[in-house]
Amino acid sequence: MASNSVCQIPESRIIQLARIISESVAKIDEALSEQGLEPLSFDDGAPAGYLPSEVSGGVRDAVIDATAELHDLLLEPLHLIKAYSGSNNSVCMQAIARYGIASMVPPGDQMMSFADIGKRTGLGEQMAARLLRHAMTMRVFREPEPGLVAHTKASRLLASPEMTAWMRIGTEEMWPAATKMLDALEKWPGSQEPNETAYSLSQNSMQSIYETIGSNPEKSARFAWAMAVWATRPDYSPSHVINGYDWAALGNQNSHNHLIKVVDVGGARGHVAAALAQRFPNLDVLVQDMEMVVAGAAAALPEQHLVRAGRVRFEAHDLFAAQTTSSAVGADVFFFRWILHNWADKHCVATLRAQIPALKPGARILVMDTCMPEPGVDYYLGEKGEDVVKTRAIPLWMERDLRSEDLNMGAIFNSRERTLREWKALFTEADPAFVLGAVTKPEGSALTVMEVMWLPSSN
Ligand SMILES: C[S@@+](CC[C@H](N)C(=O)[O-])C[C@H]1O[C@@H](n2cnc3c(N)ncnc32)[C@H](O)[C@@H]1O
Repeated sequence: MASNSVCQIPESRIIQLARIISESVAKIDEALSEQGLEPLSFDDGAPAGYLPSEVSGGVRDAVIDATAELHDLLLEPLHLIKAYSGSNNSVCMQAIARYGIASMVPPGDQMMSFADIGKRTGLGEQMAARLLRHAMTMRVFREPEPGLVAHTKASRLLASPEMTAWMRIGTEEMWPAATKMLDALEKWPGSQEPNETAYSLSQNSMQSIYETIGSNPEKSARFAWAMAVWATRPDYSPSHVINGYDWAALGNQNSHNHLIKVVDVGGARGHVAAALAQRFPNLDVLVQDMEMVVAGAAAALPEQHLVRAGRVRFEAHDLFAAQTTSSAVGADVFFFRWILHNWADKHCVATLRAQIPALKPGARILVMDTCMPEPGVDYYLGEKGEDVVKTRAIPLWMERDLRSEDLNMGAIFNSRERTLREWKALFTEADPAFVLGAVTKPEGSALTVMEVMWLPSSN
């Protein structure tokens, strides 16, 4: 009997990818023109900011992953391995950051010759050209006329002092540490100590990164600039602290007829505390950090009315010291934003236990930190407890970025980025009375909010 079914030839992977790219790019292009935004370009002067979420969203992620997969599929394995393991990428970026080449080259259509850059940097014309022409293959700088260098939007971004500092930290502190990672693992197998790290080995010292940087004013200043780059990233914005947790639901007063007391543990110079106190009149916030960090912070806080009203206060307090000061005892919330991922498990357990003397039943430890995806799977918008946390696929380019951060944490602190399961195990190890409650990853936030209740009677 003749069949009238048409034999379907399965679509090959490269055709599938080409279709994803074509359909998604059409949507991006349409969204850009609907919003009156400029077409995407590498040019200096082209918008270097983040694309609005209506444009970027999942469609942009689909294009980034599909183009990368197509690109990788078309390379022979040897070239694929070379493309991902090129240490020379870092050498070029190191030269640009160390000699401030991005701020030397004039903006716009103006140009500077390799000869002049070679002279100003001491690299000489030939080496300047070799380093920068390699950087140009990564879209950092361009050579519109032979021998002359002009900016792209990426090289232009590197011209700011913050970005130069950030790149110097990356290429002069993190990269040398990464090259020592295996040596450190062999020298100190299983160490959880912050002074037995790849970073310590790269510095030829037995100090932690905090000690090394703290004792070197130039490095301290550079780190402060570099941290400012993170602070400007929308995915690290304090707005996610405000939207990521129901602070208003804590009520207007605690059981002592006082405003709800929040201790911002490791709260630096109070930028998050001020945002919280400003937005929520039911809160007062005590910022705790190292002596040298909180010194002068109250006077320097832009929101002076909050300082005058006593709603943002500062206190020198060591993260690992028992939390017994009168101002922190009995507080309603102990907030750890972006703190614990810097520490190996045993130190996280120590700092969590150090809070116990100050905790009343029902007090909360609120941890806002990186939650590492399981391979290919991210968490989002969870409700009560781990079991109902929802998951969705994570784009590969984002997962790669997080896995790279995880290795950085290992190299410089002997710490790691933790999955939700690992976070839960950590809280239980600190004390079974720490019970993980709501888990929320605000849309657009790099950090997840984990609410941990202190429930001593539940055990
Ligand atoms: C990555 S920063 C996070 C700062 C802030 N919570 C935020 O979200 O922007 C880590 C903070 O931990 C503080 N810190 C490190 N070691 C500390 C210690 N032993 N005692 C108190 N604070 C410490 C640092 O000074 C720094 O402000």
